[in-house]
Amino acid sequence: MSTTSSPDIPRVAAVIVAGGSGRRFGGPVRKQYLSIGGQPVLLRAILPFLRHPRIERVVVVLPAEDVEPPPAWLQGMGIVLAAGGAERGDSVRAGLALVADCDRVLIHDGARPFIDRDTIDRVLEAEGGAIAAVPVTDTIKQVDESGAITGTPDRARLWQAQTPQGFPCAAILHAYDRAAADGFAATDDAALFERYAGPVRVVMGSPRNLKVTRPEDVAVAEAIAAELDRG
Ligand SMILES: Nc1ccn([C@@H]2O[C@H](COP(=O)(O)OP(=O)(O)OP(=O)(O)O)[C@@H](O)[C@H]2O)c(=O)n1
Ligand SMILES: C[C@](O)(CO)[C@H](O)COP(=O)(O)O
Repeated sequence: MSTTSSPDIPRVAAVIVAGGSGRRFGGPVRKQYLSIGGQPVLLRAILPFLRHPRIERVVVVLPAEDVEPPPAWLQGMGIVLAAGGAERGDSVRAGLALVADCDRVLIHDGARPFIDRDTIDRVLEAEGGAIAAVPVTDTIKQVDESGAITGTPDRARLWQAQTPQGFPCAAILHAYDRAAADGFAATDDAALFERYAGPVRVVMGSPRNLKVTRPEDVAVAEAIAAELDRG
């Protein structure tokens, strides 16, 4: 992270959340540590931020039991470690506490190993709240508890949220504080920002920006890694 600090250049940080237990993934190895194409998922997710010239601090949030000592391959990389919490939002908040002095923060899932520089740039350069997302390609159905279809939203207006999700630091911290006070939680950071801080826009993400969630995702991840590592 070789960044030039200047009063008129926004200070940018990244918070990579990898504090989850991977219930849907299962198996003996936490999915964020799983080797894909010879590299841990989390290392692949971290490196593009660590190598970005505009990002001056990278905070990685791990399961509390993995912080001291962290996995050997995480040591000596110049990253700041934090202990995660019970839910994703708790882990995000733990990471945000370590970037309060920055101007903009990009929050990224450690389970998304194939984040590309162009997507990071789009989220970083946006004003205000901005998230990586892709237009949905399947028709989405709204269903009730019995599985009966209750609606078919207009697909033209539907995008699938990814990460990174970027925000002004002070505003996202405020949103998380307000959400904690209200007992409000959501599955992504943008939902809190929309509710407590202001509008969020989508910027184009990538179909390769897969979140490793279930065992079936491994074969897809291996294929993407093979394609990307071939260069
Ligand atoms: N308490 C948590 C829960 C999730 N995450 C992180 O948030 C990202 C997206 O979460 P998800 O894919 O749901 O991971 P898990 O919560 O580990 O998976 P599951 O829901 O299947 O348990 C992952 O990088 C995960 O490590 C986190 O830092 N802290
Ligand atoms: C933040 C996110 O990756 C956007 O799609 C997603 O909401 C995370 O969900 P998870 O259940 O915590 O994996």
